[in-house]
Amino acid sequence: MSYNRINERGIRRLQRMKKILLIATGGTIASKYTEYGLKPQISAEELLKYVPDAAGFCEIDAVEPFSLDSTNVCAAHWVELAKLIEQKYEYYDGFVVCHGTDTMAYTAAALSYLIQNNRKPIVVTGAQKPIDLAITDARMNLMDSLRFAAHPRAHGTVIVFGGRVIAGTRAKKEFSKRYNAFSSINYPDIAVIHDDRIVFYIDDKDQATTPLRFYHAMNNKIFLLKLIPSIDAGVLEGLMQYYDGLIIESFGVGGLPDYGDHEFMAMLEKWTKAGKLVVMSTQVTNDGSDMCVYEVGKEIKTHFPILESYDMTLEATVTKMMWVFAQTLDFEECKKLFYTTINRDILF
Ligand SMILES: NC(=O)C[C@H](N)C(=O)O
Repeated sequence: MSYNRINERGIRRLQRMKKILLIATGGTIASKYTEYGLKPQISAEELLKYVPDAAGFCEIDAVEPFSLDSTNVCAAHWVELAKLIEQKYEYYDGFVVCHGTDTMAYTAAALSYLIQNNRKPIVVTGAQKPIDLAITDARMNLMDSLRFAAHPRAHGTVIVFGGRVIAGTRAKKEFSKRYNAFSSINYPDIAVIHDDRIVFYIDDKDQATTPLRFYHAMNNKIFLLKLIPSIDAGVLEGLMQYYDGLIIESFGVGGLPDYGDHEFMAMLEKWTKAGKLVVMSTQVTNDGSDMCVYEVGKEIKTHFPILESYDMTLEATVTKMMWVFAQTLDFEECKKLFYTTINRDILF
């Protein structure tokens, strides 16, 4: 009798437990020191051995589609991850993607565009130190991520790092070495995690009504030009044949230099006439662009069919353009898609 009762209780507990899929992709979190430098070598199953307490609140399966330093992660990997999550979506309550930190903000933004309106949480995480070291941020980040992915109020695509939960389109790696590497740009943190407590600053799961949708393609023919004083606009001439779109990271709230030769204007004319999309953004991290403030921006904005990134991060701007271009190159359609808010990316 008592055995049966324990058994039933155990079964009920298991039924309440969330099922999480851990997707390991490499990064420092899974790296070991080698004579060639740090290299991902710790498998998905091994990662889980460092967070045994997670078994107290969730059931975890683990897969490892690839194992790379995130420097080597590109658009094809984002599509692969989105397809994997699509295949497994109905079987799990949440997903935790272990990833290198260097391009993590791009991957989280890309997944936000490839998988839209997901009520289930997709958590991207990693670490600044390998998980097998005595002193590391890896165990806390992984544990926090699993805890968040198992929380009934969690949804959407986020980064969990350094005790913070950041919208997948708002994250930026701001420190190359310290533990608290990521910030949420122009948007508040969604939640903070202290040990086993999650405090939500934004708790809006019930407000989501749009249906889940997966996409399967990115167009990576996008070039990013960062302005420096004295830059020669002629560089844009040769690039036109290779790219469908151009992001210009300008100064301040946005504008283009004119060093007396009107060269940038001439280039913009060429790019836009050729049906290419030009998006103006800013190299200043916070507050975003507003091209119409100064003459150097307003003139361009009024004369050419161009877009601007407003409060979006560069990572979101890049990956959103890749997602938009995979669907259309028509300017009006691009404009509509680009200015549609997806996973909290743009609020202008
Ligand atoms: N902390 C890290 O994960 C950095 C590593 N190079 C990566 O992005 O894969």
